[in-house]
Amino acid sequence: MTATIIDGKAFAATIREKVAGHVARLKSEADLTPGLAVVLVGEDPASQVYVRSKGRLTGEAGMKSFQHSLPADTPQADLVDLVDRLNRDPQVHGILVQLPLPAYMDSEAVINAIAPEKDVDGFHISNVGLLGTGQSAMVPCTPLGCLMMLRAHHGSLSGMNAVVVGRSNIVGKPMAQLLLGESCTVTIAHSRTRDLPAVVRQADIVVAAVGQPKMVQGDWIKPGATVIDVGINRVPNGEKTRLVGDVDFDAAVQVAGAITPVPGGVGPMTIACLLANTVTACCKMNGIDPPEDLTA
Ligand SMILES: Nc1nc(=O)c2c([nH]1)NC[C@@H]1CN(c3ccc(C(=O)N[C@@H](CCC(=O)O)C(=O)O)cc3)C=[N+]21
Repeated sequence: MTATIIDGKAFAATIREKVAGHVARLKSEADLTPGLAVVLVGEDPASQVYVRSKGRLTGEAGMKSFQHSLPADTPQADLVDLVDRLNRDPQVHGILVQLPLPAYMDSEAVINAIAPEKDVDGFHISNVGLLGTGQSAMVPCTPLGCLMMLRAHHGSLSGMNAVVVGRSNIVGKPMAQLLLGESCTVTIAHSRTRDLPAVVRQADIVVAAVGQPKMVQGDWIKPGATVIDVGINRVPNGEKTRLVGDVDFDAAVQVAGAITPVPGGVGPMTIACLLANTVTACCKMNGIDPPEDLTA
């Protein structure tokens, strides 16, 4: 018996269709078009590809897309000025500043300059605090996408043992908060965890978010467990490169009950949730109840 493959690509397409439906309704009923601004500093080719695909999918959902590309040596004050302008622009409901920023910048200061209600990444300290206290927050897109797949596969997650491998502010920590909100028993493991394989073997749900190709081995997985692979690692493959996750998929698929592939798992869900968060932000800013099928 091999694991059920959780098809994030197909699931993301259904979410984008729902988003498009809500966008069409906002246009006809409230004369509102949700708008997403994406800001990219520097010329990292992977980031450019990713930003372009976000722009395309934003347009396909009927939303407005605003892209700002700044040179790699842009002073931080100029970036903050742009964020300020976007904060005040009524056509912009969501602002995403692509990370990582150049090393000389203070990323926290830039992120916290985004108006919290337009912070569709959910990285602003007020959204982090709201999520951590169980209040209505803008939820980070990658953990939100992971949660949607887990809910669709399991229904209730109550009482399950969840192990999140990785403690980043953008995935590990918010993922743990969401799973706690679902009444899981949550462990956050990381590079200093003692006997990581033994910790992972306790998990009914494993979320791997460490950024190391194939780090989570097949024999770490409890038979029947659900494995969510957040890793997007580009590794050499002959002349080209290919994407692999943080989980050794070929081994884990033999043991797990369900598993997300890379590519075609978490990545497409992240973008779908970004569009969903932008619709949610647009509704909240205009005193409209946000659609319930798009939020955590
Ligand atoms: N402020 C900010 N917010 C982000 O959400 C953010 C960011 N910065 N910086 C970069 C990372 C990376 N990220 C991805 C999203 C989707 C795919 C995705 O759709 N991947 C496809 C494959 C794409 C390919 O083939 O390259 C897949 O997994 O199937 C990948 C990577 C969002 N990020």
